[in-house]
Amino acid sequence: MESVTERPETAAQTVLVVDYGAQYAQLIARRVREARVYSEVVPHTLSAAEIIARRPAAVILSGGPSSVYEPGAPAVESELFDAGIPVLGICYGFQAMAHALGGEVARTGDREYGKTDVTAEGPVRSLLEGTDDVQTTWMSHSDAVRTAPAGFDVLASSDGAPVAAFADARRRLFGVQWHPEVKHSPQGQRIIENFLYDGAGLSPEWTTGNIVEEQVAAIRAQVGEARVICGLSGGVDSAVAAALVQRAVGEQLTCVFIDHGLLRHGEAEQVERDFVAATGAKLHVADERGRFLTALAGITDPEEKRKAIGREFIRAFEAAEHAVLDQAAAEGARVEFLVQGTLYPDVVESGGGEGASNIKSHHNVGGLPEDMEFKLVEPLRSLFKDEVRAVGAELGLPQEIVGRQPFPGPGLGIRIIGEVTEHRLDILRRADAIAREELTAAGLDGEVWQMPVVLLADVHSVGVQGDGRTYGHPVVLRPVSSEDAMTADWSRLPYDLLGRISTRITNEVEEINRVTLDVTSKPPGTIEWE
Ligand SMILES: Nc1ncnc2c1ncn2[C@@H]1O[C@H](COP(=O)(O)OP(=O)(O)OP(=O)(O)O)[C@@H](O)[C@H]1O
Ligand SMILES: O=c1[nH]c(=O)c2[nH+]cn([C@@H]3O[C@H](COP(=O)(O)O)[C@@H](O)[C@H]3O)c2[nH]1
Ligand SMILES: NC(=O)CC[C@H](N)C(=O)O
Ligand SMILES: [Mg+2]
Repeated sequence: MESVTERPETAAQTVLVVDYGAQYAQLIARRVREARVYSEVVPHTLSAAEIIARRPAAVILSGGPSSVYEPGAPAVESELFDAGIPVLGICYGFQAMAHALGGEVARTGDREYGKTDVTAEGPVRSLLEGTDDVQTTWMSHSDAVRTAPAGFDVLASSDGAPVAAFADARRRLFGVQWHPEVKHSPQGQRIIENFLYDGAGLSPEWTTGNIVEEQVAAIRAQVGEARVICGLSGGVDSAVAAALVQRAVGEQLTCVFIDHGLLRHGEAEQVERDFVAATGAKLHVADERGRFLTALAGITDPEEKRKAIGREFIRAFEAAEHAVLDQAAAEGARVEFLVQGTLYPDVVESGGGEGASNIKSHHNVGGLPEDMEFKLVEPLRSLFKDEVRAVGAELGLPQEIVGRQPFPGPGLGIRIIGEVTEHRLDILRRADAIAREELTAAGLDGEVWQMPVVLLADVHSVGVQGDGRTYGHPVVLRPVSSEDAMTADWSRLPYDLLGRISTRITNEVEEINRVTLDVTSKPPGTIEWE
């Protein structure tokens, strides 16, 4: 599938992060962007020649699960180190660099996982400039560099890593055993900046404004004169994607909002009101409630639901094509492109990251049908939510849109545990409206990332109401805090607020006689239950 995130090979000042199957490759790219240098992730299957041909301003080699001395482990060709490109190796990348340049890497038996102290060594600070002599880091390794290659200064060591960091300033090659990209390495960002600014001589010039310019240009190049529709949900991501496309090819774009019947109370009206007012974009609203309910009948498995919803979304966009074209009064024309507000976490959870496993098929990525004819335009595909919010603000979208809590495309369909029916949707919609109303009244909308209400539709429990026995459903409140939806913690909401929500739901929604609170972080839980 085509996507406009493919960037021109000559982009100035791009740092390429080579992914060796790391948990944190995108996090590295994101920290580099936080240092205001553009960065993106590429797979380790690219050869050194291909990497060099893309003319990166610097390269970062990520961590990964392999061991360099094992047969078949991904190696770095030493050619990369002779090209004059500054390189930083992290964890596996650090070990692979040492190995390629003649250093010694071995299983030391001293495994280090999690919080580890690292001590600066020798006279040269280099990467460690401005950090403490003994600093807390986050490690995750069982191999270690025993001897640095010739020409390198050893910068630091830890109990399990005799060479925990090294530098060859002349060739501009650097490495660290620990993970400077994670927040648990408090001085990590400084190390990344030392590499970028001092090691590689880059300057902090990139901003989210650059994303706007670059994506507008890329969208124009991709779309040409063709007609485009954008799936608009009322959420942040599609609003920002639509605003970018609107800026790029204005008149060729029509936004399509699908009312799939899995929406929350008042949502459809809100989209029409807020989005059109903010952007002036053309909007087509499609009432597709029947289609989705029919497709979901009898399905209880979460992945099956997601696939059915993903498929019906595309069928609904195809059905909307005619209405859109009629509106524009074009003859024989077709809509060639579909814009989606897909973000990086949607991609990686759907198993689309390099070597990443499938957690759940997001409807807009892993849930798409094979026979889809639209070409995709996904200008936000390599970004995280908070970056998207910054782009939205840059584009002048109002705070009510860019600050909005996320709501998943499959909507209430993945918050009913069991078969989705009209009646169950109605129950959940009423409970959800109460929870949202109380959260807003308590002034806590900005504090929580989102608060799904989940209906355990196949579960009943015994209750007593008005001196009589009830046999109703439980709902689960799932308030979470998060920075980017990749990890999350349960929100410690005030007890009296939780109490109010519970009382109101059980009083006002007859079918519900129990309200419970989900106190699981992510991992191990995910935010949504399905
Ligand atoms: N009801 C809908 N009608 C049309 N397109 C939709 C609808 N729901 C979701 N989409 C499409 O699927 C994409 C992914 O949905 P997702 O919920 O992740 O993003 P969002 O709704 O734009 O933002 P947020 O994550 O803040 O809710 C959207 O960006 C949009 O393109
Ligand atoms: O558009 C979407 N389509 C989907 O299929 C989907 N599944 C989860 N989500 C949202 O993604 C974030 C992470 O959710 P999980 O922790 O449940 O994976 C949370 O913000 C979820 O609400 C989805 N959004
Ligand atoms: N996190 C990593 O990159 C681990 C690298 C290597 N597999 C080790 O255990 O040392
Ligand atoms: Mg949404």
